[in-house]
Amino acid sequence: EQQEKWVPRAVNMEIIGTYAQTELGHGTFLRGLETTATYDPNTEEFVLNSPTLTAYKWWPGGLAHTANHCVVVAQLHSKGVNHGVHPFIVQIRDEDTHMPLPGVKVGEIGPKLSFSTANNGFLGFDNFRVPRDSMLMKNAQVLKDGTYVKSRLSKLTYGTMVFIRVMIVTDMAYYLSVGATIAIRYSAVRHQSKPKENEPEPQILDYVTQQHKLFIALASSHAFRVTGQWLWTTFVRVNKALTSGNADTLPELHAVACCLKAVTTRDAASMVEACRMSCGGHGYMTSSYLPILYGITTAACTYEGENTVLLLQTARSLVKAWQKGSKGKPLSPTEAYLMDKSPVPKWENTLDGIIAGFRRVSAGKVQDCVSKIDKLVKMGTSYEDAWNQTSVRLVAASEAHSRAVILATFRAEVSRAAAALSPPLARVLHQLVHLYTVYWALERVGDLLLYTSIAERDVQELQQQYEDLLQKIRPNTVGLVDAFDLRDEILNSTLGAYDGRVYERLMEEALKSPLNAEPVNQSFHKYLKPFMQGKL
Ligand SMILES: CCCCCCCCC/C=C/C(=O)SCCNC(=O)CCNC(=O)[C@H](O)C(C)(C)COP(=O)(O)OP(=O)(O)OC[C@H]1O[C@@H](n2cnc3c(N)ncnc32)[C@H](O)[C@@H]1OP(=O)(O)O
Ligand SMILES: Cc1cc2nc3c(=O)[nH]c(=O)nc-3n(C[C@H](O)[C@H](O)[C@H](O)COP(=O)(O)OP(=O)(O)OC[C@H]3O[C@@H](n4cnc5c(N)ncnc54)[C@H](O)[C@@H]3O)c2cc1C
Repeated sequence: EQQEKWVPRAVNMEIIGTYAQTELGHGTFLRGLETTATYDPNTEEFVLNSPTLTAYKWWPGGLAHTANHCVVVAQLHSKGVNHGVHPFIVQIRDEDTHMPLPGVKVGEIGPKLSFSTANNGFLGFDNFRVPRDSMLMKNAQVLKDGTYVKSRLSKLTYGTMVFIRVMIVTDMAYYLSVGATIAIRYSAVRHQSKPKENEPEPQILDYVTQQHKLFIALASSHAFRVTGQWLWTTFVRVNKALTSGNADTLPELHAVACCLKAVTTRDAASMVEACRMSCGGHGYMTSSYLPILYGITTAACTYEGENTVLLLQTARSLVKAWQKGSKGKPLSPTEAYLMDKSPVPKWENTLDGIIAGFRRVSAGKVQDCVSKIDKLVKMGTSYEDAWNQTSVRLVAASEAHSRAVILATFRAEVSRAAAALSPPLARVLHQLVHLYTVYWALERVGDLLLYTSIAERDVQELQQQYEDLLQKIRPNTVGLVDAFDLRDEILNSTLGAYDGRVYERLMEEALKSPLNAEPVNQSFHKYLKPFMQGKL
């Protein structure tokens, strides 16, 4: 009945909430969170407390001045036992006056790189009492007398984060579509330099280096949208199994959600920055929207699980899978390729050849990590230290695994959908799949040389394939970003507007600056003039 009590009020915006988990002292290590929720059986209440400064919640979006409730993640104490972190739904402000309730200290954390509208806040409790039913009891419960009833699966507490990580992959597809639309439209309007003296300045979109910077962002948007859809379908299937008490597929979902969230956010942030830089000075204008878009995508590398930590979570799963597979036990579908012990085949410069190559790289890296850890442990190093000393390689193995998943999913989904598409559209989408696959083969050619039978002439041929693809995609580039159908109000960009009037829009925005309200700014009289007269 907790859902009956809270969900309708949240849906009709009677309560405005946020997710208050991260503290000043801990964001990654959840078992180290310091906020306490101590059960008092005499009053059937939990007493929330922030025992230290580092226990203060810090970062939750909307917490500073917007939310009047929040889900607080705290260490649950009952009958003198700490049962670990659990979620509580807590009112923190009066619903009429919006004043913070007595015992609640809340406020704004200050300026950030971007996300300026997120109203991120801090929250401290001073022995703040909440009723027993504030504890969200879907998984674990505390009875009236304080008896703790444990969840059938402790990690279900972490379920919210899996859900958001799954959603973030699709978010990155959207942000890349925005960045690619702005930068490609601008590159079609911008003319610069004179490679041929007797011809007009060309569109910068005709420079192959510009195409190299931008087309991967366009292709990645489609790759992440398709992968995000696959991941969402997987999430729905796992969640359905969970509701019927079957948690067997949760570990695989957690592992694949971690590495896909990490790789797609890192790619999105670096590719949005490439979009910004490909627009020269105007890309550095806030009015282009690209700096803001960069701030949003780079934040995603940190929130909902810092990327390195998540890649190490996937690595933990890959190492366990390797150990399980080596004992002949079955592996999850996404990790089954790790046990492919067939001899390394002759390299093929095809999509299937490259995808198989990335699986070989991932399996090879996982095997190397397992060997290194085993060797260190045999020499007397603790497993934890051996893990840490191998962690750079573990992260690389996780990335290779993630890339193999994205490549295979992108190719399979486009091939499946192509049958229902017009031949010209199918051809263009296949070109994007081809570009994406060859781009990453060239980016990770070192790994392919280490773990597959790719030879120098194959690499030369891949480079030529890549350059041919840039040429083939060029005529459809503007049409491909127009197909994202992003309205000017959404793009919010002087460089990306549909009508291409970039210079007029840049000047219109500049003239809106309050500094242009008067020809001589007061700073001249207050500072410059006295300085020039030697009076400062
Ligand atoms: C729409 C878009 C909006 C986009 C708009 C969003 C705006 C920004 C909003 C941002 C909000 C936030 O950032 S909210 C705060 C986000 N914070 C985080 O994500 C915290 C990240 N930290 C963690 O998740 C944890 O501390 C973690 C790193 C996993 C370590 O936890 P533990 O130490 O307890 O666990 P470990 O010892 O590593 O592992 C123990 C076992 O638990 C499993 N395990 C760990 N986490 C699991 C999980 N989530 N689900 C299942 N299983 C899990 C592991 O696989 C292990 O399994 P075995 O191997 O079988 O033992
Ligand atoms: C824009 C934004 C919005 C946010 N919104 C929310 C929100 O709404 N609610 C909320 O609860 N939180 C929110 N957060 C907080 C976010 O979840 C945390 O910042 C994130 O989980 C990382 O934790 P941390 O900041 O403590 O970094 P740390 O974990 O301290 O990471 C710092 C460094 O330590 C490294 N590190 C940490 N642990 C390990 C390890 N085991 N192995 C190897 N390296 C390690 C990391 O890789 C990283 O390089 C938000 C953050 C941002 C930036």
